[in-house]
Amino acid sequence: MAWRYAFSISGVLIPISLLYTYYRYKFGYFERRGIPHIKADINIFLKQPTKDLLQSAYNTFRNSTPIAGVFLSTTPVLVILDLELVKRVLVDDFASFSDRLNLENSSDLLHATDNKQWQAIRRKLTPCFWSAKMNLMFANVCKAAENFLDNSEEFLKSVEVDFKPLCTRYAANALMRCVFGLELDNADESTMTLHLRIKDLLKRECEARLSANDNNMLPGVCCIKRTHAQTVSAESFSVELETLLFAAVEERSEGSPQHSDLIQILINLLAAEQSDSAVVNRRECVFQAIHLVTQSLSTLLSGFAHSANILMHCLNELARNDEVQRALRQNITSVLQSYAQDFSYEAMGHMHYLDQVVAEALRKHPVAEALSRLSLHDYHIPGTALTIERNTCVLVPVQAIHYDPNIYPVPAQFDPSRFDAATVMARHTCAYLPFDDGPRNCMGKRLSKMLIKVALVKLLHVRRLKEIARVERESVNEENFRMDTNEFRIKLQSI
Ligand code: HEM
Repeated sequence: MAWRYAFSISGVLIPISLLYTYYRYKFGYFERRGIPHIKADINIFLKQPTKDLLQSAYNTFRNSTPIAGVFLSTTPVLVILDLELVKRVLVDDFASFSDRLNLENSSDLLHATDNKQWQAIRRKLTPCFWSAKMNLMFANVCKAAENFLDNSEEFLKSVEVDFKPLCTRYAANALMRCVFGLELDNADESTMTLHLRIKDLLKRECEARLSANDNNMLPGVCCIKRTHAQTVSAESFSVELETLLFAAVEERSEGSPQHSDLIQILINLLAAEQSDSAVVNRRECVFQAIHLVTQSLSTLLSGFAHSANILMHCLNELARNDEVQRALRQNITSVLQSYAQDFSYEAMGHMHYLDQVVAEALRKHPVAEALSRLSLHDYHIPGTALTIERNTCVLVPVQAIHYDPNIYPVPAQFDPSRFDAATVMARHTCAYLPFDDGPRNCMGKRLSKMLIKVALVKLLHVRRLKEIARVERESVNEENFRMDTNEFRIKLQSI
């Protein structure tokens, strides 16, 4: 009998002690390497939010060391605290950190870990987002913004407006127009033509993604916010869409007027690439362009969702800060006057205060709490005895940097003057990272800023935004800097 007890006790004790030794060794990772770190505790198993961990590492070690260790679940991760080192990782020594941490099995080529795949697709897509191409897409965005304004009209008599569905719809419209050249708002629903089938397919996917909960955001993959169900459907969705789009673009005969959507820009760029070598095969260009776009669809969809989100934050901040709103309207009106009321891409470029307002909204509400990179080999940190080992995940704590009172005094305050030219010049370039930085920065940066700015100009030119009740705003902000949806309830008035 006694041996039975002894056997069952040791049957429990041995696995426990093995597990204990394993975790002791695992959690001793930073200790063994002499790296300051937040000790692993019970919170690891309770899934402490990443942003709290990063904030805690930032607050504790910011002034004493360039890197600090934290455990995300049981994985040791390095948080970069020194802005010079941030610059090295994202920009100067990019070759040593060119991959992102692949936290899901992404079917989106732009987020695939294979560097060669990423380079190929990035090289082809980047020119589509250059300034000259934005100029082409400007008219598309303006049309979507006019619908946005029309849709908001009915709210003039309302006591308050919930801007979330309005902004979401605007972003979806702009996406349809800018990327696929399709009209979402004015198409005739009664006939199920090819275009309408595409529209229907995209609309469902768009709405699902745009309304997806922000909280499932993973560090460093901010442009892929989606639920599990959406991930499962992604593959078949892309195949179906690719077939439909191919037929739709083939319908555009060669002699027909040039479209100014992303697919058309890509087709033209691919054709120009081919024209040197051989006879241009248009069908091949069309096929390649559509394939590239559908393979990056996840990024495109969530990129537009981010734009809607930042637009909502801008409207909310403007409603709360009457002075800023007045200054912005003044800026818009005076520039439009100097352009004889002709709102063009060029005119928008002269609205400097508008630029500052959007920049400050992106600082206060960064879509990525952190940016992630993977070290491709052992990396010695210059001027220190520290080394980042090969295959270690490093995180740049964007939110903690954007809320550092030494960089941005009174960080919770919405103050666009932080982005006037002289103040920006005086700041470290990596103190502001809403769109990442270096060769892997956000490709849609110009497009998303254009989207947000156009909607603001159209709306503020004719409407005044008034704040409705403050729903537990301060406490929400102090704790996690994210806003409750109630905060997007604003009253709209005629000027
Ligand atoms: C306000 C809106 C947006 C914000 C704040 C934003 C921010 C970002 C950030 C922080 C990253 C880096 C992600 C990471 O580190 O994992 C990123 C990547 C990317 N974004 Fe955006 N984005 C926005 C809108 C868009 C739009 C509209 C598009 C496309 C039209 C877009 C296309 C991309 C692409 C293609 C990448 C991947 C770049 C690469 O890995 O080479 N983004 N974005």
